[in-house]
Amino acid sequence: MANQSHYAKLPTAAVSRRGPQQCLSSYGNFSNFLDVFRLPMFSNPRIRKYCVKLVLICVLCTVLITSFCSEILNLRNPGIYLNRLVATSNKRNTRTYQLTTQFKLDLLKGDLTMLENSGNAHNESNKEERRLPSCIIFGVSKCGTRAVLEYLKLHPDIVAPNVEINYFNNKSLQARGLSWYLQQMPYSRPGQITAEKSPDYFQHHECAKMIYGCNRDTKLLLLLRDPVVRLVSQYMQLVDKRPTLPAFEDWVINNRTREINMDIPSVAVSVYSRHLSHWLKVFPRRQFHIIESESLKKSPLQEMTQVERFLHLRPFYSSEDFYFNSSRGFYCVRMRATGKTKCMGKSKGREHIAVKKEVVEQLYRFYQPYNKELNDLLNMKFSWS
Ligand SMILES: Nc1ncnc2c1ncn2[C@@H]1O[C@H](COP(=O)(O)OS(=O)(=O)O)[C@@H](OP(=O)(O)O)[C@H]1O
Repeated sequence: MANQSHYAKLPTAAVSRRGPQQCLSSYGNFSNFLDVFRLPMFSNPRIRKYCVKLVLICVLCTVLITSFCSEILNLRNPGIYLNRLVATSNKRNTRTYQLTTQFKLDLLKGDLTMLENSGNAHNESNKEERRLPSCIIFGVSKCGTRAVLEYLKLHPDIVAPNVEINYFNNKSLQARGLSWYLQQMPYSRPGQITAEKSPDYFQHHECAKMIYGCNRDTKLLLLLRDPVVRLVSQYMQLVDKRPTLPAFEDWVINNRTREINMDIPSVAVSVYSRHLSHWLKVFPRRQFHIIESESLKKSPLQEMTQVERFLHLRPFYSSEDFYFNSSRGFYCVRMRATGKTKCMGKSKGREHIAVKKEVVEQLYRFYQPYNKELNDLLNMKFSWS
């Protein structure tokens, strides 16, 4: 009876079609959501108004809470925060640049603590697993860095990824976190050293701090080549990819001043002392081993024996590991286990163009003071300095 009087006010069409009991069950199941508004309480305009307000407030609160939570999650994801921070600094405004460098260092520390807590950071565990590099070939491009990596990989106590990771000079890779970097490393046994080669780290000075932050004991291998020959080598690589590049002489000389154009990044890379001085502010000299490219080309065994000593590896290299490939003009390697031989790919050993004599002389004059600076920095003398 009570039910009947309750539903007596429902629209006659609804009652006549299904009857009160059917209506009740359909409200209960909300099979037709709009039927809810046929409840008697909604016939009161004030209640309807309050309900509409309530719904609007609920929607607003949901939107606010969702965006607040996603903001918190984003802030907790350092990668997203870092990208946002970097995106806000269109130009390399010094303050923002310093801020991001500092921020990246903080991120790195956080990541490292996480990896250390999970026992994955360095070479302490007894298991075969991925380990962060403790040796980095950080430069210089076109100086034989691939050759050294291939020679290093012959040693049973060295493992290394085959590709350049370029983690410390790439913001978007850093945003993936140190664990991403770790995933790029091959598995190693206890006692093996993980090495990495990314020669572009050299001219990206903040890499020094980042690598130090990651492992302050990192051993650094640096290859240096006659700066002018290195520049020509880099030009050959660039022109291979971009045949429209100007002729070498027009590329390196500023059209207006007729001076060597330092704004060309490849020209600046060969100013070794300027870059190395930054690295020497971060790492002590004893953690660097310098290899002269020309000497590596002539006597790989001698150079690799020195690398072996520098890395405190057990003596391994012998003359049977290297053989001179006269058609390539380089020493290639012979794998002991299989006897198979391996030479560098076609992108190494491109024929160099003949540069105009006066431009070559101008380039040597240009690099000369920097070469002197380099000798003083390292207390070394190079065949071309
Ligand atoms: N065995 C050996 N010893 C010394 N040097 C060698 C060796 N093999 C190759 N090369 C020279 O390395 C030059 C390429 O250097 P990189 O491997 O550092 O290039 S890259 O930056 O990775 O592209 C490359 O320079 P170019 O000849 O100008 O192409 C090679 O001359």
